[in-house]
Amino acid sequence: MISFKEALTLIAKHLSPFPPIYLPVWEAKDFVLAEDVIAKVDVPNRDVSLKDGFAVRSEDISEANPENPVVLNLVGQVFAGGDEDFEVLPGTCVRITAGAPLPQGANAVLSEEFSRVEGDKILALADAPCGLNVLKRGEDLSADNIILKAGTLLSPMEVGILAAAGFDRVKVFPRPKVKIIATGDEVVAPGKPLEPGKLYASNLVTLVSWCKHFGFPVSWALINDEKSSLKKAIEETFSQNDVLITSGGAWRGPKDLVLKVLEDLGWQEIFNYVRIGPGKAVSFGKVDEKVIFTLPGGPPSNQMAFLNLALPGLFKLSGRDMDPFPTIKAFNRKPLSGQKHWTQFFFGKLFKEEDKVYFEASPFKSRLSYLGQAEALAVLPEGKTIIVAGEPLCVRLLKPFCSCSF
Ligand SMILES: Nc1nc2c(c(=O)[nH]1)N[C@H]1C(S)=C(S)[C@@H](COP(=O)(O)OP(=O)(O)OC[C@H]3O[C@@H](n4cnc5c(N)ncnc54)[C@H](O)[C@@H]3O)O[C@H]1N2
Ligand code: MOO
Repeated sequence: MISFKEALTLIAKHLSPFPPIYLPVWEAKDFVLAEDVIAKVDVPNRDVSLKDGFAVRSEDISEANPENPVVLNLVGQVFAGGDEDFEVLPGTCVRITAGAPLPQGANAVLSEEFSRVEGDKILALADAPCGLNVLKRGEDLSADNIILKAGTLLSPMEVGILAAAGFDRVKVFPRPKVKIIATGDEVVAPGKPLEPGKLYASNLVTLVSWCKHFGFPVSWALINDEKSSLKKAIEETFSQNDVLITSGGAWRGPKDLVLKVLEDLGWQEIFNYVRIGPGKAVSFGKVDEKVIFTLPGGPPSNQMAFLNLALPGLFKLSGRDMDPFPTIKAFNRKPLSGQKHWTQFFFGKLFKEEDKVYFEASPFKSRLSYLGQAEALAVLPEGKTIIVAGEPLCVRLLKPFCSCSF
């Protein structure tokens, strides 16, 4: 069995993003840019006003103040998006709105708060140094300059910037298409009757939901412990998807068929079982270019193997940083212990007390109810056997959590 670190290294080594695609900017949020982006246009593409007020020649009103206002002749008005063409000559001004192009001759904008209008004249009550309230052409984004680097994960703000810079589509890494197959004669799809000894496919619903949460196209199937059905389902998966994730049937029992079927299909096993708890019965491999993660069936193992190995793999395939969750500093509340040569993961809850955040691990005995309450994930790394109460931890947030104490 390999270590958690070795497993992550192998995932990083064997997976790389698929060839880039073009997406409309409208759809590109949460995708990763596949190339540096160079602005196509200047923003703004003329010198524009930042305020509603009057376009002036700065030198005309350099002495203006409320006691000694300077009178200017108002010769017209320009609006954002308009194409009026005025010239500001000495002693004149033009009414202007925010975003409107600065008329010829003007070099500053006097905010309307510092003026009084009297018929076709205005009284300037303050000076307006050259350049005041003016955004110069290309001062925000400049054509031919790199505005976003390859590898940027696009936020709503960044896709807006791409649109501003002249793009209606953008080159990004595609997200892999994922199929999740849950196995087990005892596992029943939600909505079906539940006979004694059976259970609903909670893992499957959770896995599909994580995939949706991170925007991966995902589909699923529930297959009984029968070799030919499983083989058929896996073959079908490869014809239409990039990644197969199986859930359950990953141990070595007579009904644990997943690895047997993959072996029949001639898979390239990259690792089989990892020194992590829970979740050790996790494997990773490929059939040609198709990527496969097999996850153990027990709910805590299933989640930990998915969140710590399969999900980072899906992120790597999408060109994203391999850690899907933000981290915060928290102090450990109850001692966490584990074995020296294993990496132990803990789901837990967070508490805010005064200016500190505390992490308290969930006991695993009652499994699903604790999974449902988990807010964060903590790690006891290999080589360390205990994290004492009060010790600081870096925990990964599974749900939004505000750590501010004010
Ligand atoms: N000799 C040993 N046997 C087992 C060990 C061990 O260390 N030594 N580990 C156990 C643990 S822990 C787990 S986890 C499993 C992993 O193997 P499998 O993947 O073959 O597990 P399954 O038998 O398929 O399922 C285990 C458990 O989870 C339930 N289950 C399965 N699928 C779902 C689903 N979609 N939704 C909800 N629950 C599911 C299943 O009914 C079982 O109760 O190996 C153990 N054996
Ligand atoms: O490792 Mo498992 O999920 O049955 O406890």
